[in-house]
Amino acid sequence: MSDLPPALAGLDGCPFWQMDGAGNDFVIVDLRRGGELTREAAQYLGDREGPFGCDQIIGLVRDKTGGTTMIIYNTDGSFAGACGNASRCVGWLLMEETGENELTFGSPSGPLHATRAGEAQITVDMGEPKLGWEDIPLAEEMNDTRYIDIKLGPIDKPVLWGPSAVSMGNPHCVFFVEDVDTQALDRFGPMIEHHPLYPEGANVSVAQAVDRETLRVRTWERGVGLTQACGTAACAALVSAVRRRLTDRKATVHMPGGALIIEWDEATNHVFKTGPIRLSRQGVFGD
Ligand SMILES: N[C@H](CCC[C@H](N)C(=O)O)C(=O)O
Repeated sequence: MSDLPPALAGLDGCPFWQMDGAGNDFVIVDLRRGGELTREAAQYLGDREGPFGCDQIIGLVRDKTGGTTMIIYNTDGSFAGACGNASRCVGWLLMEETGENELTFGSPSGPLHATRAGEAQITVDMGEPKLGWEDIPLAEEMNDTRYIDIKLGPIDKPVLWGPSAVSMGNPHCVFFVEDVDTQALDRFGPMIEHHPLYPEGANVSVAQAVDRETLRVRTWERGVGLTQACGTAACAALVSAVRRRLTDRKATVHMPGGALIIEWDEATNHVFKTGPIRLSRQGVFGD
């Protein structure tokens, strides 16, 4: 009989991996042969005071076509529609399993195509950004989501007043500033995360356009808080920077935990994200 804590009872016998992408870390649980990842289990696995600890908890489940799809919990137990860094880790796991060098799997916001991009580097096609106020979503009609009307005192010296709103399958609010290191993101992040203009909440980033091919980004993640990196935020920042004519369509996005290469392809309107993956632990619950 396994000595799993009650919160993990539904995961007895399930394989798991602990991974990160540029420091944004995950517990990934294989539910394709059974098991149940409850909200309580997700919060237990996310607890950094416990034996695991991570930013998101990912479940791998069989979809009705027999393929694999990912479900995404934040550590507060909320579900998310997309997780860029975890999608690279899932892509890598599935390629290691199948021996393929590229493949497609499911996610809450649609199919994702992953490709090996070098030693411990994976590229994921994150699909099209959503720029309409209803798709982000915002609570009121806004014709130009490049500059939305959120006034906030603590943001000092914004490059161009008013943040940008984008969805990469999850809602983002991106403030452009002169220096990302001087922003009290831990203070105003939660204010914007729960701002009435974002009825489903927001991932909040500060972004600094260093040059036409370089961004620096820090993120307060919805349902988590400050993280070392946020893949969808890197995509949202690049898309917003292009819309505001601050960078070219391909740039390196430097985040505290590492760098991602983001390209918003003009021909397909898809956003491609390339970055690192790392496996730090694997096992089977209950072993
Ligand atoms: N906190 C996000 C989900 C995880 C996003 C992030 N870890 C990434 O790599 O994109 C949300 O609630 O939309």
